[in-house]
Formats: sequence, C-alpha cells, structure tokens
Amino acid sequence: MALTHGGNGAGNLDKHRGGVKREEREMWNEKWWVAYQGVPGAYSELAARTACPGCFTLPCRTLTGAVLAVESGEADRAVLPVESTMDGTALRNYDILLRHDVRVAREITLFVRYCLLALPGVRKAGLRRVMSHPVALAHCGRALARLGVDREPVEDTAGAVRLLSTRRMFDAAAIASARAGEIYGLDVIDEGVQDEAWNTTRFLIVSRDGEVGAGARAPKKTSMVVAHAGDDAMAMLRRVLSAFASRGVNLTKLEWLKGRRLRVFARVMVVDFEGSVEEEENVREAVKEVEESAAFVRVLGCYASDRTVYNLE
Ligand SMILES: O=C(O)C(=O)Cc1ccccc1
Repeated sequence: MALTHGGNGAGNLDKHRGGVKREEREMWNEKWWVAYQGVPGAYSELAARTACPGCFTLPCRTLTGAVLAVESGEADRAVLPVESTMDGTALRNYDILLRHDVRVAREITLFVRYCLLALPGVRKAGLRRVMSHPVALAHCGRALARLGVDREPVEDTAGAVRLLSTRRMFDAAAIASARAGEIYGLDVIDEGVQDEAWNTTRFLIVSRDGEVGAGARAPKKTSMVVAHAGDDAMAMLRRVLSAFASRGVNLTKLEWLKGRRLRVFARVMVVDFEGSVEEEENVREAVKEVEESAAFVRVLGCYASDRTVYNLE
C-alpha cells in the first residue's frame, strides 16, 4: 500500500486491523506497521525489518509522508536515516522530526554495501547512466567516475531498481541493495562500490509515544534539539557542554544545524547524550540548565542505546 505525501489513509489500515484500538493491538501483540520512504528493498525498509522483525512495512513517497503516517495512527513506527559515516548528519531529516509530533523510540545502524545492479545480460561497458538515491550516488563517486556514466538521482535506491526493471532500460544500472535486485529481477554486476569500505548509516525509529516495552532495561540515550536566539555560538556551546560535563553526562553527538532553521532562531544544534531524562535525575538537571539559557529545547526521545552495526548482505 503506497501512501502519498500528506495522505491520511487511516481508514485503509483500519480495514486490516478490524478497527481494533491501539492498546488492544499491543495486548494481542499484533505486528507493527513501520512506515519508510521508498519502495520494498530500500535501505530504510531493510532497517525497519532488522529493527522490528516480522513487521509489516508501509512504503511512502516521502519521509514526511512516513512521519505523517505515524502521527495519524496509520503506522506504528517510521524509519528515518539521520547520519552516515561517509557524509555525516542528514540535517534536513531533523527538520522533519521537529515539525511533527513524534518521539524517537529506537536507533539502528546498518552496514551499507552498495551493489551495482542491471538487467540480465547488461555489461558495465554498455552503461550510459546510473540511477539511485542522491546520497548513494555521492557515496559511490569514484566507481561512477571510472564508469564514465551520467548520474540520475531518484527518490530511493530500490525505486531506481524498480524503474530500470519496469522500463527495461538496457543502458542503465542502479545502485542499491542486493535485496532490491532480487525483488525486481536485476543482476548484481558489481558490489561494494562505495568509495569507502566502511560505510554505515544510522536510522532513528519514531513512534507517537517513544519506546514501548522492548529494550526497557538497556542503557538509554536521549536526543535533543536546542535553539538559541543570539548569534554567540561559543557562549551557547559552552553552556551546553558545561551543563552536561558538570554532571558527568557523556555526549555522543553535538552538531549545529546549518541554515536558519526553526525560522526565528539564529543557532540550532542536535545533542545526543547517554542516559534518560525520564529516569535519571542528573540528566534531568542538565537538560533543565540548558533550558534556562536556551530559547527553545525539544527532547526528541529517550531510547535504548544500540551500538551494534547490523549486517545485511
Ligand atoms: O534510498 C534508500 O534506499 C533509503 O532508504 C535512503 C538511504 C540511501 C542511502 C543510504 C541509506 C539510506
């Protein structure tokens, strides 16, 4: 079932669920619906299946559509890629989290090994263009330069594979997962085509209420966005660092969101730290201290810390 951007198909899913309320579904341990941007075989879908084995996945045209599906109750979870080892944080995806009423429930990191996929019989020498998600094209710049092909960005990696397959494009290849090749009947003509051998992507899994049940006893971490009205970035940085350092709370990420985000605020940063505002007093105090000097603070969620790098292929 495809969900278009802004669509609210809650009625559709109610048909699958027999109109049963959320609490009752949880009691019966009914499988979750996890929304993601792309089509089956996209890395985000593989992340959803790895994080929530046996879940139903809900393909969406855009990331905003996936988050809206959670907000509207159509899906239980949505998956968002937020950073990769090769090019850092996908800052625009944090904007999406800020604009919607969802909480981070989990993190999952996947090892991403890109394949070059083409219709059976196609050889590298015959390729004129390669299609994929813009991030995947950027991660494979050297291989693409060697091939001397045009780069054609599309909405997701598996979408490129499906397009190639349905349009029978014999002069094109796609960069995507081997799983996408299996689903749409393309052959792997090369693999591990990313510029750096070590390439992982971290995804956040969001829900309406944050984490429910799973991993409740694992060490926690918290993601937070802080905005400051003035232009003094150093002063803001010092205050945030001191609030956490003075209470012995470890930061796992601190990054400025570039551009004028949240409209009115001059400076906005993402801060991830160990511990939970819900469960630990020193963490709560650190956040309170940041709140006292910041113009805006939003805790995106407290969730089980997961440092595992999951292997797909
Ligand atoms: O296009 C996909 O398959 C996605 O899920 C987005 C993406 C693209 C490249 C690396 C990780 C996630």
